[in-house]
Amino acid sequence: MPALAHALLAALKDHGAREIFGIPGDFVLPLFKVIEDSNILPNVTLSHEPAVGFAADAAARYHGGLGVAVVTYGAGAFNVVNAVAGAYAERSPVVVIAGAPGARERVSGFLLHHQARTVDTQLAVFKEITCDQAVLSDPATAAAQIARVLRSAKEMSLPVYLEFPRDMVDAEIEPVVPLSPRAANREALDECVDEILARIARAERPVIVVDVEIRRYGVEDRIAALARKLGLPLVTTFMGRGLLDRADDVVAGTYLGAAGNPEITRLVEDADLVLMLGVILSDTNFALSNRAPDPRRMILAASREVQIGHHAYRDMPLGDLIDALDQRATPRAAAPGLPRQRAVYPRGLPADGQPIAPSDIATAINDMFDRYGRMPMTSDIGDCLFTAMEIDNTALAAPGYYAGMGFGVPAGIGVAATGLRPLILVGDGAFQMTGWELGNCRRYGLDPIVVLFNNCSWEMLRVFQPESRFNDLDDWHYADIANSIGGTGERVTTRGELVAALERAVQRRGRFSLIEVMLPRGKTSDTLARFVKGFKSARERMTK
Ligand SMILES: Cc1ncc(Cc2c([C@H](C)O)sc(CCOP(=O)(O)OP(=O)(O)O)c2C)c(N)n1
Ligand SMILES: [Mg+2]
Repeated sequence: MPALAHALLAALKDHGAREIFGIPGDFVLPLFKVIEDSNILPNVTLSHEPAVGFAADAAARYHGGLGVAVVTYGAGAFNVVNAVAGAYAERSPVVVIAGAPGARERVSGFLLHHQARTVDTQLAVFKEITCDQAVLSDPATAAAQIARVLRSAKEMSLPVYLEFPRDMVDAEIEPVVPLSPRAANREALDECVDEILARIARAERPVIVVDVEIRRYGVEDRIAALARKLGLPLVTTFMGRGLLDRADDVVAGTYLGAAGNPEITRLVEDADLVLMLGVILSDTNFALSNRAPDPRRMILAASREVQIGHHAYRDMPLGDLIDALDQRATPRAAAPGLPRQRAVYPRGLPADGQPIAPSDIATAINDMFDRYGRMPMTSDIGDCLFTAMEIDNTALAAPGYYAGMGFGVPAGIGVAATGLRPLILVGDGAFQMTGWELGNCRRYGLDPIVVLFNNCSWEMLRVFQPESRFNDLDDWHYADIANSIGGTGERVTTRGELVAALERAVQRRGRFSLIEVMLPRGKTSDTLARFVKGFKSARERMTK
């Protein structure tokens, strides 16, 4: 019978994990030894546990498997809480494996180092931000617990928690046998699909809106095929930006309500049927809607449920639903006059001596993508994420709903660890939190390109509260520091310098490139300016 540590690592791989991110501690040193010696999964250690969580989250979003974060008891596990909370909010399947005291320590009578309130406080905290949990303290049940928890992570596309007492590493257990996924009840599925198709047939102006779950459940290509077959226009939400990046003919654009392209906004808000697939009904997706989501004209397939009007079908895996829709749908011609052409993104930045505005960065990146192909992207929260809306539709991992800072750089490292070369967008405030994780790139031969929006400001806060002096940040000269932590940094102040620095970064391989773009305080991207205007007028409407 295999030892628990080996059985767990093999099970993680069987369930779609591709790598491990972590920081060891004495409660997980024996486990880390097995991780390193067995090499069942490559192990990437970082410098601070929030980054471990962000990297595991982004890796899962990109490879479509499970993200894995291994941390020590207490101090390490509580450090990763915010990243796991963000993964929960954005439905990313991160497996948290946290060390814990062994059986004899638990009854030693001592308060143990790293212990918060009780020995089980850690489990109690993670119960709030994971969809399933297990404490692997009994060899007789450990295999079944692992199988159940890992299936939960995959089926719900949510984080899960496995507590690993340090005296259990060599415990012999049964091999972990993956549980088969739970399919939809066939009768209920057919009834649900027939109802949806009937609603589509009666609609005059139907539209499909997609969001992050279509990536989490790996159904993007099938949804693109269904949209073509049904002749329906399709848009992504703000959070869903970058989805269907291989189906340009299908995606009409990104719905941003009052802050977005008026044609896309009308397409959604004038629709008499909105088919929402994998959509999170969050404020960042819909707060700027001129028309609140209305159940009578809405079908929402998310979180393994399908809500139609005021009734719901339970246990409807999105993949089963899409396959059944495709099987039972008859091809329809696209309704005339719908925006089928791709959204237009700015191109042709003059390489001149003019100062740089945030939207110029989008234009320069679009030009670079035209020359070298689109790159997968990660972005932090801040104006960099709003600027990303002006960049061509390429794969993107960003905290568009949870909106936690610090995600961008570690997420980019996580994506790079999957074998891709990402373009990372980050503001100076967020970079101050986790940007230094770039110092780990050299050890793993990772060479992301980082575009740092340096406005020496918490600009997103300033646009809402301009009078506050605490939004003024100092200038840390990030490009200079990049050179001393294994990368190549360039500080640019003109559009010509930006174009040249991007060119050099694309050509430079084997070390990370950081382009520090100096931006004036008070100048935001065009998209953020429209968001702020939309939020302020929405707030005025609410206070009337
Ligand atoms: C972990 C964390 N702390 C605080 C915040 C609040 C917050 C923002 C959101 C609203 O909650 S935007 C922002 C400033 C971001 O500054 P920077 O990275 O330099 O980007 P930019 O200058 O483009 O704004 C803060 C502090 C947050 N979202 N996440
Ligand atoms: Mg800033």
